[in-house]
Amino acid sequence: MLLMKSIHFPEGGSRIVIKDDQMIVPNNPMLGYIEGDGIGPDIMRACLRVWDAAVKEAYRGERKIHWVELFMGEKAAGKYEGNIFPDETLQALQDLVVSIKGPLTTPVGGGFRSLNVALRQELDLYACVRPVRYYPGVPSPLIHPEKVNVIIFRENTEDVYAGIEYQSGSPEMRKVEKFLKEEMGAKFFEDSGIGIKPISPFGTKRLVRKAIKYAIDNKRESVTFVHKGNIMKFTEGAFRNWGYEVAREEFGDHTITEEELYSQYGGKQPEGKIVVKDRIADIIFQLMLLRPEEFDVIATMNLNGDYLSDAIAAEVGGVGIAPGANIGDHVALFEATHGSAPKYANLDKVNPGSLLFSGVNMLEYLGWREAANLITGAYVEVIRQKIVTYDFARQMENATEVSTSGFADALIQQMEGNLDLAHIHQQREEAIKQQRKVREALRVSEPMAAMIESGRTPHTVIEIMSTNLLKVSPHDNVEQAMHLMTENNISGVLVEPVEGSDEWAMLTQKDILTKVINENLSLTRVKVLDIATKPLKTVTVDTSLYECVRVMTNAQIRRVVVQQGNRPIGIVTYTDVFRTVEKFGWIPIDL
Ligand SMILES: NC(=O)C1=CN([C@@H]2O[C@H](COP(=O)(O)OP(=O)(O)OC[C@H]3O[C@@H](n4cnc5c(N)ncnc54)[C@H](OP(=O)(O)O)[C@@H]3O)[C@@H](O)[C@H]2O)C=CC1
Ligand SMILES: O=C(O)CCC(=O)C(=O)O
Ligand SMILES: [Mg+2]
Repeated sequence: MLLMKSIHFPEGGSRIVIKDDQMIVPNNPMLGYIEGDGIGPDIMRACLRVWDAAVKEAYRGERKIHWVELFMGEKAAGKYEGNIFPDETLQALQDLVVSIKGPLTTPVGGGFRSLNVALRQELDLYACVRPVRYYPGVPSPLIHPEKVNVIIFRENTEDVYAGIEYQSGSPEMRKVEKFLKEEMGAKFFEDSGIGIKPISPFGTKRLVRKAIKYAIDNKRESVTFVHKGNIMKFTEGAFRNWGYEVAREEFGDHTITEEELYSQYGGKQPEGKIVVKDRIADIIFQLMLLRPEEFDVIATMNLNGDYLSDAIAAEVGGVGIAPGANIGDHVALFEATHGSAPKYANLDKVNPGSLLFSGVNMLEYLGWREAANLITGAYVEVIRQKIVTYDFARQMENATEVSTSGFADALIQQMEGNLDLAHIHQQREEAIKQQRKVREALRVSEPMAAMIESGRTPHTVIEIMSTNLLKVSPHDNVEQAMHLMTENNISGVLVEPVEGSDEWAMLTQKDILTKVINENLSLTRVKVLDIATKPLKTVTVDTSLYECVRVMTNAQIRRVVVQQGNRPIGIVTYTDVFRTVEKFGWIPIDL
């Protein structure tokens, strides 16, 4: 067995081998998986359970996947002394032949290069294959989402995406600028950052070859080249031309062009022939919305394919359910179409569908159709029951929203034939109660943070006041009050009414400094009641922020107590109002 530093190959697993250009899959294959960053661990954890359950259910123990965890991105840094792109992971991906990965984070506008792009280039996974289809019950903005059924073959190693870029002002950029301007006569603005867009006949043809072969093997209707060749003639235009060349020279028996369809066949598609056509990149976005049924297999370059796959996914549920794979001549690395969605990391919230269906495609790739079909069948049923994650729930009526792991549970129960709806509803209700409690706790302890989260804009004191009121007895001495203020990092405390009265007072740092220290009195002898400020300056809960500032300014105080009846229920300080205005802005009031 292979020996590696941090990768452990499980006992009992066998390797997939390539013999005579064919993949031979044992019944106990070792498959690699990379959790990924952000939401990666949440969705991978859920999906591994579903894939395993499907294999178990479909083959009753005759087949089993032996998972090998591989590391890349943040998790790799912890295992390989900060190295986020370890060589041994690359080696293992190659040796294991078939693997699946979660999303990996890439910083914008600087920082390290995309690990996803680097993986595709290093392993020469030149085709990014992204099928987008509709599953009944999935929410969609289209009237007829069932008409969407395309598979995008996106060139995965070239284009502006390949990262040949020169930063504005860098010596490299200056050199390229000089060459382009002085030797090539190019004209562009000073200090431009420069990106290069290589599109080769080799890169184009091998991608197009894969797309057409897929269309023939799967009896699809057409292959469309998507390009912006009217503007970028020698890159995107050339892609189109080379694409037609492959169709004509290598698949002439199986393909006709769209032009031939009309000129030679009167619009009637001959049996066994695939129509090869092309569309310009901008209009394809409209066409995919208005006439999606006209498109079947799409072959395009790296950047177009990136944009197009997310846009078409949105027509049938969104990126939460859009699967993908990076495929080379032998090695395949399946992956979700979406990214690491950091704001949802570790919340057990997002849709595992994109990774799930990447795994379904992986099972099909292995030839394990029975397990793949089980998952798809269970998926359709669970969606029909309206058991969905948040992203679908917000587009559906009367849906039961479940977590990532809850969705996996529902799929597994469905596959095992015992989907317990009542239990799922009960779990959901408990989760809602729990979320409400968390929101409530935030509203109480950090009203400002809660307000920002809920998107509300505060107008009255009740919305920004602090409710954590610290009180001292009127008979405490000043030293006791000072300790309380210091421990809680506040500059004033409320003083409870003396027996028989309902008059509250306030003791501040200023009271202590001016009325005790300045007078050279003893901290332990002076009682709080003797120096506290009273009567208390108060406002009511519905006092506007403007009015509140006026009260404090006129009374020359820095905090005001919010009172309900005779009871203080909150406190607002200058700082609270200052922070609110800084966060939410200030629209002057018509006085
Ligand atoms: N192959 C890869 O590994 C990829 C990596 N990335 C990287 O991911 C990082 C974040 O990129 P970003 O542009 O925010 O794109 P993401 O795809 O990570 O997230 C954008 C939005 O898509 C929705 N979304 C994403 N995943 C799911 C899911 N599983 N279920 C439901 N909704 C989902 C969410 O929408 P909402 O807010 O509406 O809920 C989310 O906020 C970047 O570093 C980027 O480079 C990006 C793409 C691919
Ligand atoms: O590598 C990345 O961070 C983004 C890649 C991407 O968006 C994609 O491949 O769809
Ligand atoms: Mg993308």
